[in-house]
Amino acid sequence: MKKSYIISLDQGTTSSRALLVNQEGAIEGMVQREFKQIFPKSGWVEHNPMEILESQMNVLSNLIKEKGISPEDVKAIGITNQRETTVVWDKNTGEPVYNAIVWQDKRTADICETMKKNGLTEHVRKTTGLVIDSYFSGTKVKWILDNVKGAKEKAENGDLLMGTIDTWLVWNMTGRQKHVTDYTNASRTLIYNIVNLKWDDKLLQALGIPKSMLPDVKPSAHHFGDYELDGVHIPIAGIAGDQQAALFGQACFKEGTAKNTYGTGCFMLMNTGEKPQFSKNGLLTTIGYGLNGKVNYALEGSIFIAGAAVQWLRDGLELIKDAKETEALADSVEGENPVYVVPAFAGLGAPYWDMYARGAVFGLTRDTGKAHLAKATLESLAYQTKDILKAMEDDSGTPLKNLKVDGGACANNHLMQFQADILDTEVHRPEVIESTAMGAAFLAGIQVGLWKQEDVDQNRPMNRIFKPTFDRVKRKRLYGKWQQAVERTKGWEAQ
Ligand SMILES: Nc1ncnc2c1ncn2[C@@H]1O[C@H](COP(=O)(O)OP(=O)(O)O)[C@@H](O)[C@H]1O
Ligand SMILES: O=P(O)(O)OC[C@H](O)CO
Repeated sequence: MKKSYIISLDQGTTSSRALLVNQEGAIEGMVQREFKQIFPKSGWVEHNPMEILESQMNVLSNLIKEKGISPEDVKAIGITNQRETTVVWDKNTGEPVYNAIVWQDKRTADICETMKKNGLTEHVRKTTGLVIDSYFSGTKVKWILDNVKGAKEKAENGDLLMGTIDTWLVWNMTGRQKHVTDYTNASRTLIYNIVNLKWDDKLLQALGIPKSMLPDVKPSAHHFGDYELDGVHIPIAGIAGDQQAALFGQACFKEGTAKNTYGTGCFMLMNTGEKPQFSKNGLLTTIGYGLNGKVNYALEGSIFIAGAAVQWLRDGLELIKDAKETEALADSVEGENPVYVVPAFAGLGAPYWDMYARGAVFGLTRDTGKAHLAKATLESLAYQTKDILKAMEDDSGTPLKNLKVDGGACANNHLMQFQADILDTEVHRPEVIESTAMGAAFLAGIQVGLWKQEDVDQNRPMNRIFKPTFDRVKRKRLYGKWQQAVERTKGWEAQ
């Protein structure tokens, strides 16, 4: 019997991936390619949009070649992407006017300060669900319009388009026909009203962004356009920002269910149902997915640096050759670790929202070695997650039953055990940790009728459940030190 496939394109912060998912929902193949991170100045992070596009198209065609798939057997394409990262391009030439400004980039801190001074904090919170921070797309667009010669005039003439990475990919993949995004990506721009599902005029005006630059916003399962491959039109039928895609891929459909994805950053999302819930504790309100004419909201805790701190051990300090080595190194430390790493390399995200915090290492003594640093780096992912979980439990009023995990760094057993210990909550790791790509595949498959939403929760075998072992006193002591360490990194850049 002929097989049907969905191809999931996962355009992440450090690599582009293409995954082949069969009709049983199993991954049959994956091709991945890393691309260049550009750091022009301290605190600035850029990607070349052309390299993003080429790497994504390259892994797609290599996957098809490698697996010997005929385009007719691909029923749909799902796209998931690093969120907030912003591209502005000329719709006549297709050329970006500037590099993509990445979500981690801090250059727009002063634009954010002006927005705060102009009294927009509460308006932003109530309409977009976000906080004013350089993390989100809106201030990045303003920076490009203000700093690239001729950009403002072109934008006012209607010649420029803006988009998050999904929008950039779809515009190119549909032969420059479709300028679209989905609710989840729009909800990360700082200019989209998540309650009435419209672009927000007041914020567009405050940032000087003409409406003609903006994409149409659609549900996450939707026919966004067609990608033509060897004469076959393949529908692009699912789009979601990567963290929302992981929420969907982990089948967090019930109110109160949550997942945490350990990638470059770490993002915990909890489904809060069909009404937006606003946080008292520095969490974001965001759109989880739009499906079947309804919108589901989520509370989100965003941690900017997680796996990226492990990359820093590898590429910056050259202490390890491979991220995996951190597990054995951390295991080799006997007893409690006196060293704390606060990886505030890109400021601190939730629940602190300090654009001026910078990273620091505490507790060094003469016998500190690389094993302590590796362990402290892994532990920093778990401590940051605890900061978020505390805020989430306080906002939702219910303790989390268990934490569903995924993403590259959740393969690390030392980290997962420490996570369960420091949270005092079970950590559930599924067999397939590619929840992000699976979420996009499911959205696309649901749209073309290959699956139903209930199918997402089928065939999700558990790989391992990590149970907490620390007593209350130990947990409190270790976490207390972490809180002290975080305090000391705050406001560093502004001093
Ligand atoms: N075994 C491991 N232990 C610790 N960190 C890991 C491990 N494997 C991968 N990582 C980290 O996880 C990240 C890769 O995860 P991935 O989900 O592919 O990220 P992204 O989608 O953000 O590019 C990298 O930052 C890497 O340092
Ligand atoms: O590329 P990832 O997986 O680190 O995800 C990045 C996030 O979407 C940023 O908000």
